[in-house]
Formats: sequence, C-alpha cells, structure tokens
Amino acid sequence: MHVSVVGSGYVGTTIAACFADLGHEVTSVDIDEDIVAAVNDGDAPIHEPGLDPLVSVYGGDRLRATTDYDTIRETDVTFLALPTPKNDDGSIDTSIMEAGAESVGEAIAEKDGYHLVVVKSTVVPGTTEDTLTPLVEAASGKTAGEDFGVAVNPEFLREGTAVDDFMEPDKIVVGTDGDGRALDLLAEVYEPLVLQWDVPVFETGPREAEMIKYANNGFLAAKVSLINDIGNICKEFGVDAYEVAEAIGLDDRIGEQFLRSGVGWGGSCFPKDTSAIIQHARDAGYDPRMLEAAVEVNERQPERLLSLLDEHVEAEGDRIAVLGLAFKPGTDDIRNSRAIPVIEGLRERGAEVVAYDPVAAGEMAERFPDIEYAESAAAALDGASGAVVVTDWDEFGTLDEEFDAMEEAVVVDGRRIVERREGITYEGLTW
Ligand SMILES: NC(=O)c1ccc[n+]([C@@H]2O[C@H](COP(=O)([O-])OP(=O)(O)OC[C@H]3O[C@@H](n4cnc5c(N)ncnc54)[C@H](O)[C@@H]3O)[C@@H](O)[C@H]2O)c1
Ligand SMILES: O=c1ccn([C@@H]2O[C@H](COP(=O)(O)OP(=O)(O)O[C@H]3O[C@H](CO)[C@@H](O)[C@H](O)[C@H]3O)[C@@H](O)[C@H]2O)c(=O)[nH]1
Repeated sequence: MHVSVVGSGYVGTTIAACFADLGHEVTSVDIDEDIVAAVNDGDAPIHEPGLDPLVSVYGGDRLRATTDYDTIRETDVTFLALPTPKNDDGSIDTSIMEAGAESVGEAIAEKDGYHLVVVKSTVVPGTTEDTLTPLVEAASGKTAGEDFGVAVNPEFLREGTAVDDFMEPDKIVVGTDGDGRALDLLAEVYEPLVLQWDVPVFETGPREAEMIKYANNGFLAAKVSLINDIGNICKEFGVDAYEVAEAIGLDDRIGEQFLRSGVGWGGSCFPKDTSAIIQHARDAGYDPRMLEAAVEVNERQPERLLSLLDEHVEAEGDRIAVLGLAFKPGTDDIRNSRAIPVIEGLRERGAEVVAYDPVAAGEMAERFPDIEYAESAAAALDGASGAVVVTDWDEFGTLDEEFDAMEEAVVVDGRRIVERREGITYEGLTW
C-alpha cells in the first residue's frame, strides 16, 4: 500500500518510518525543506529512541519526503499529522489543519480513484465533520463518502517511547461514518500490527474518535493530578505517598501506572489538550470542574516545591541547582516542562540558578539564555546552597558524594529519584 503522511514532526516522522517498516511505500510531506532533506538523507529530524535506525534504513528509499503536496495523488491514503496548538484563550487552533486539509483537497482534485484522508492529529469533537471534510470537498470539488473517504484515527504514542508505542499499541481507534472502503483501507494499513499483537481495533464514529483522544489524555492528566493532590495531603501528615500509591495501584480498578506524584505534568500534549477540551466544553455551556481542578493542582506543584526549598534556604543571592529540564526523561523536549515555572520562581526569589540536564540544556538555553548551564549534575551541585530535582532522569538516582560538594546539602526532590541519606537535608514533595 502507498501511504502519505502530512507533517513530519514527532508523530508524522514516527508513523511514517513505522509504516515503512511495516512494508508500506511512504511519502512524507512537510513545508520545512530542512526536515524533508534530513528524512531523504536517512536522518531523523527529531530525537526519539529507535527512530534513527528506521529513518536511516528507509529514508530516501521506501520512505521519501517532499514539500510537494501533489505527490499525495499517487498514494492510497493520507494521514494528517499536523500541529494543533492552542490559542491565547486556551482553545484549539485548527488553522494549520485547515490549511493542510485544503492542500490535500487540491492535490486529490485531479485523482480518478477513491482516496482516504485520515485525521491523525488531536482535534476537538466535530472538527473533522464540521470543518476539515467541507474544506477537502471545496478544494477538490469531490464529495466525501463517494469520491473520497474521511476517518479519524487518533494517536496515543508517548514521546521517548514513540516507536515502541506505535509498533505495539494498546488499541487502534478508527472513527468513520461507516464508509466500508475507509475501514478496509485502514485495516490494510494496520494489518501487520493487528496480526502480530492481536491489537483491538475500536471502530466508532468520527466525533467519538476525536473525543476518545481527549478523554484518554484528560483521564491520565487527572490521574496524575489526583495522586499529586493525595500526595500533598500525605506530606502534611508525614505519610509516604509512594507507599500509598503502591498499595492502591494493586487494585485493578485503579491500576499501578501514572501514580508517580511530584512536580506535575508537562509536555506538548496534556497541557494543550486539557485546555482545548475545557474551552470546547465551556463554549458548549458546560463547566468541566474535574479537568479544571486537574489543571489547577498541576499549576500549583512547582510553587509547592519551591516553598519546601524556602523552608531551608534563603534563595536570594544563593546558588541553586535545578536538576532536570526536559518535561520527562528520555527526551530533549522542554515544552511546558515544570522546570520553566521552577526557574522563574527561583529567579523571582533572586537566586543564582545553575541548571543541568543530560540532553535538554540547549533547548532551555533558548528560553532562559542568562542562567548558568552546567556540564554535569556534579558541576551544578558544586557550591550550591540548594538543589531542586525536576526531571526523573535515572542518573540522578546514582548521585551520592556529589552532594558533599554543595555549600549546603539541601535537596528538594520533585520526582522521588534521589536516595535519601544522612548528611543531606532531604525534602520529598509528597513523601
Ligand atoms: N507529540 C506527541 O507525542 C503526540 C502524540 C499524539 C498525538 N499528537 C498530536 O499529533 C499532532 C502533531 O503533533 P506533533 O507533536 O507531531 O507536531 P510537531 O510540531 O512535532 O510537527 C508538525 C510538523 O508539521 C509541519 N507542518 C506545519 N505546517 C505544515 C503544512 N501546512 N503542511 C505540511 N507540514 C506542515 C511542521 O514543519 C512539523 O514538521 C498534534 O495534533 C498533536 O496533538 C502528538
Ligand atoms: O505517574 C506519572 C506519569 C507521568 N507524569 C508526567 O506526565 C507528563 C506526561 O508524561 P507521558 O504521558 O509519559 O508523556 P507524553 O509524551 O506527554 O504522552 C502523553 O501525551 C501524548 C500526546 O497526546 C499521548 O499520545 C500519550 O498517550 C500520553 O501519555 C510528564 O511530564 C511526566 O513527568 C507524572 O508526573 N507522573
């Protein structure tokens, strides 16, 4: 099968390389010429474990990148993996998706046979039927359901484990209006995965498929916020939230995953998606109190971390180490990282901030060019009067005598990764 993928970012590049690995011919379309050149040279344009080997094998061969939308015409199915950022009021900005839908429509206008357009990006319920499909129809002069099909197929991969998540998914959600040709084509695209892992394919309507993605992310974000809320209560009473989480996670109805309390969630998805669905619900007249509370608890965690530091250190004029800048380990992505409000809070206190991250320092230096970036955790800790841990990189779990080089060995751990020991004034955020 010949598949095209529009957008070569985290999702687009991952799924394009994986489709090639599943045996499909793949054409990637992106407006960024550097990204296109990189893919054709066999270089992954993003940092993602397991992606380099795939792009180096298939890039320029079974996976070809281009800036030319017209190439879509030669393919059977097009996945739209374009960004859906948020507007200033928190609502979803679908303008890039709309531009993509129009370009796809123009490209298939001259096509004789059926073409399938698949919305892979995260869009609020109704976007595909009410906005994107009419745009493809207008640009192509064709009729949806007759000349071309439309499906919603949200993506659940996580950054840092994107390739594995895509290649071995928990589920594949397919939203159509019952168009048998669309279902058959998607079944063919995913057949190798479904056969190998016996993956459940959940067939539903387009609006349901769109909502399932927000429900999934909203539920997970709220789960972390709930364990953070419980963790904050635990801290007040000297209870270890991690022991509590371990016990409640044994209940199948709760489940053991996503119970790591700490400084909260960040990244490119949870913040923007909770915000988009909250705003979409409000626009419809419903006030989604649980999701609003999940966001509020999340926003408070960095300040709680700094309050614990305040109990031990007069930050003004002091050197304070920030360990971890990425929004989670395994990535250089700092979008909505909890390190951002932590650094801002330290600067408001007049602290001299020295930051360390194994891969994300370069990204953070663009955001905060005038703080110090250390080459190692040891260098960051040297001479510091306090340290805050923001990202749970494994290497922070092996730190030990490095703390002895601190001016004052005060460690406030936002991820329960540092070993508590004598000689360190240790504060866990929720334990
Ligand atoms: N990042 C994730 O982990 C993840 C996981 C699941 C779902 N999603 C969703 O997938 C979508 C894509 O997210 P992403 O993180 O891959 O985005 P991204 O910002 O990493 O990549 C988007 C790509 O689209 C390209 N682009 C922009 N405008 C274009 C246009 N008009 N035509 C062609 N290419 C264009 C950009 O150059 C970029 O390479 C979003 O809706 C997101 O919410 C993301
Ligand atoms: O127990 C936990 C689990 C996660 N987090 C934090 O939650 C955030 C998000 O983590 P994770 O979900 O692993 O990363 P993402 O790559 O943002 O993936 C989420 O967002 C993607 C984009 O929509 C979805 O596809 C994925 O299914 C969904 O997990 C990070 O800041 C983590 O530090 C915690 O604080 N405690």
